[in-house]
Amino acid sequence: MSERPRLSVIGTGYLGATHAVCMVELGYEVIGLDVDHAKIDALRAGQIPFFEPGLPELLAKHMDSGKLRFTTDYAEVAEFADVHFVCVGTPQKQGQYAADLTYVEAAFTSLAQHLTRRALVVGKSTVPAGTAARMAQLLADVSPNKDVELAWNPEFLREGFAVEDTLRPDRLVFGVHSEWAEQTIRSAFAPVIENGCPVIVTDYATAELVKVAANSFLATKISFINAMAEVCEATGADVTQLADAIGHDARIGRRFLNAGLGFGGGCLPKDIRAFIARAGELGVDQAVSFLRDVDEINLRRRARTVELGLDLNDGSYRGTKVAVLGAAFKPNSDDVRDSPALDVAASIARRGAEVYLYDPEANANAAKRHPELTYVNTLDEAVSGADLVMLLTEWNEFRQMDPEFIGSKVNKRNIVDGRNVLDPVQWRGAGWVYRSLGRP
Ligand SMILES: NC(=O)c1ccc[n+]([C@@H]2O[C@H](COP(=O)([O-])OP(=O)(O)OC[C@H]3O[C@@H](n4cnc5c(N)ncnc54)[C@H](O)[C@@H]3O)[C@@H](O)[C@H]2O)c1
Ligand SMILES: O=c1ccn([C@@H]2O[C@H](COP(=O)(O)OP(=O)(O)O[C@H]3O[C@H](CO)[C@@H](O)[C@H](O)[C@H]3O)[C@@H](O)[C@H]2O)c(=O)[nH]1
Repeated sequence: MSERPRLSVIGTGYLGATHAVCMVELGYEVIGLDVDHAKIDALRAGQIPFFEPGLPELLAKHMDSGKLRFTTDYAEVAEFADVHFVCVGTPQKQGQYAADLTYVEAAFTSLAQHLTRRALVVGKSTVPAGTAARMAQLLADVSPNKDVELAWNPEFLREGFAVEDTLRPDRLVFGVHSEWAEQTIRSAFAPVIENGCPVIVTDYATAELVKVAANSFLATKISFINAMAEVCEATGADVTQLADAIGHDARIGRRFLNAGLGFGGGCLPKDIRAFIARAGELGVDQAVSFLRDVDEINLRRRARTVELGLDLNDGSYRGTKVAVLGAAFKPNSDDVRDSPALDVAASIARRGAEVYLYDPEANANAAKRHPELTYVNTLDEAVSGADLVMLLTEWNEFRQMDPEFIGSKVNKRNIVDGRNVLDPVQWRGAGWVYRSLGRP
């Protein structure tokens, strides 16, 4: 394989669009493909179809370089690239825990049919263990060129930090079955590897499992601290101090010990559920049965947040105006997939509250899922006349709120801090009734 293989990225959603643009930044020629024509039209027009800090600037930088283009045509991609990264979605199946692999199977099939020359196909999507082996067989069965090989390269980027995480990942994991595949995928990450990034070369199953294990660990860490928050609530202890104190132990570490409304997004919730489902198929369901608790602890925090608001509203949401601050599953993202904030907002609206929701970036995505809520474009509009304020996504704009100023806008000084980011002393000092999760 030449020094610089030509790359394709199949599926230009959060992961794929980021990967395509960042690989051009690293010096590769890249073609991105999606079956969603609107997405490809937007990218061709220089627009990133979602909010990700730094990505629009990087796309603009490379738009006219001749090194980046977008298409909906698999034949064009197969003809162009030496290495194909498959980045399509693997959402949770409707009404089940298992991952829906329809998109992965469709993408591999469409690509394989057109592969007339030697190529490495690299799976990046998060998949249940065993999928890569099946996709390798699919390539062998369908591809007209029998020199096509498969590698699995799970992705660990975080939304909101996607550019940084792609240009400077903390590790690369390559599941490969041949020397050629290893050398080829190394050549597709040469600048990152030269920069000192650790590389773990392994088999398909390990590569697939590294990804779900990492997300399971992160989800468990969050649910652990949220379980401690439940105990703190019963004892009058303070979970943020507890997290600081145990976090000083380097073996534990303070990161991912922020108690509050819990985890959401397009990854952690569906990945632990898909892991539970796959472990069941493999006959090792007991090995990961703790993940059911992790999921339940996480969902209980949403219910608890609704209850805290209810307490402050004297037992009923009916006829009250509630300002909900945040809809995205975390700050610096417009992603509302399995968002705890949006879930809580919808739940209190069902109980009769008039919800005024403001998110700096996610209003449009939230409105597609919950059109029954009222969306406003400023913090001011959200809190004006509110009987209760609920901070559910910790955008900086909300962290920095002045309790006096916000207090001058609301009808009643009642606040639920669902992310434990405000200073209770300061807010109570300004006459607010302040409630949070796991703090007295
Ligand atoms: N979002 C993240 O931060 C992140 C990080 C690491 C891993 N992942 C994993 O990456 C995968 C993609 O996640 P995402 O968040 O980018 O999803 P997404 O829904 O934003 O993007 C998926 C894209 O694939 C396209 N697609 C579907 N079928 C296709 C086909 N047959 N051919 C070509 N394109 C097709 C869709 O139109 C969509 O644009 C998932 O497996 C996810 O678990 C995501
Ligand atoms: O201490 C914490 C840390 C996070 N969260 C929540 O956990 C969720 C996930 O946060 P984060 O992991 O930062 O976001 P993602 O972008 O979903 O990234 C996760 O999922 C990706 C997709 O699989 C992986 O690539 C990343 O490594 C993994 O961190 C969010 O709802 C956060 O609000 C907490 O409640 N407390």
